[in-house]
Amino acid sequence: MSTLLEVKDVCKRYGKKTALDHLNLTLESGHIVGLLGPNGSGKTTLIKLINGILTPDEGEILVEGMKIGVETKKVVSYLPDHTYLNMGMRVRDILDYFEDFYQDFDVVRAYDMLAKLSINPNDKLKSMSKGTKEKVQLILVMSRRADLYVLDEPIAGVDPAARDYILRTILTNYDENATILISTHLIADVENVLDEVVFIQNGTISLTSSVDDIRINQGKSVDALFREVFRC
Ligand SMILES: Nc1ncnc2c1ncn2[C@@H]1O[C@H](COP(=O)(O)OP(=O)(O)OP(=O)(O)O)[C@@H](O)[C@H]1O
Repeated sequence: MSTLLEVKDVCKRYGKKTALDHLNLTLESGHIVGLLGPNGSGKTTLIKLINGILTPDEGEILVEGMKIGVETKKVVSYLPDHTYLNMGMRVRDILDYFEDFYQDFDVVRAYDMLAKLSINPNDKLKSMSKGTKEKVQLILVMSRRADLYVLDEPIAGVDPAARDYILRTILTNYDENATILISTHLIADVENVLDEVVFIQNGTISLTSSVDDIRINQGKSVDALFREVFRC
């Protein structure tokens, strides 16, 4: 086990609004981690910083000891909260594009996942339902053999049966030395696959814990703890 991600005293402001406030977080390799927090707590902002979409106003972020940039993008596979794909493209062409672009893209794994979810690679994204588009994007992201997967709301738009398949796929396909950081509000759906949880509140980390610790020592599910901590 080694340190994969270090977020050191990071602040991020949008004008006068402070989204992240001296946030610190360290993730080791080999874990599936839930990034959980109420609306507006800073999850997407943190994820964008880890992926170099935004830059911090203060502090620094390191992946495998490297500052965020071209080299870290080679080892981080990112599912954004909004699609960046060209809706006019066929899935097959997007797979070709990913294979050219990412050295770690496993095209066989991608076609296998498409087949299991009955998605036709000849279809164009724009002809697909919202949930199917989301499945395609997740397949693209999980078909890279990355060290860190950062998934922003990966299962929000898919039906419960597909959620189970997708979570099983994540579990069975990912390398045990990799780490997955998943931001989601669907805690009950994902908590069985999580090793650890990170609670974020008002732009700072309010709790980091193993899921076993919450279950055994506190005697409750992560979902129940979340509802208690963030009761409105
Ligand atoms: N582009 C922006 N301009 C101004 N404020 C922003 C912008 N993006 C986010 N914010 C603010 O920063 C804070 C954190 O937002 P962020 O999207 O990171 O939260 P989140 O935890 O991902 O929320 P949600 O669960 O609703 O997706 C919020 O107060 C939000 O209003």
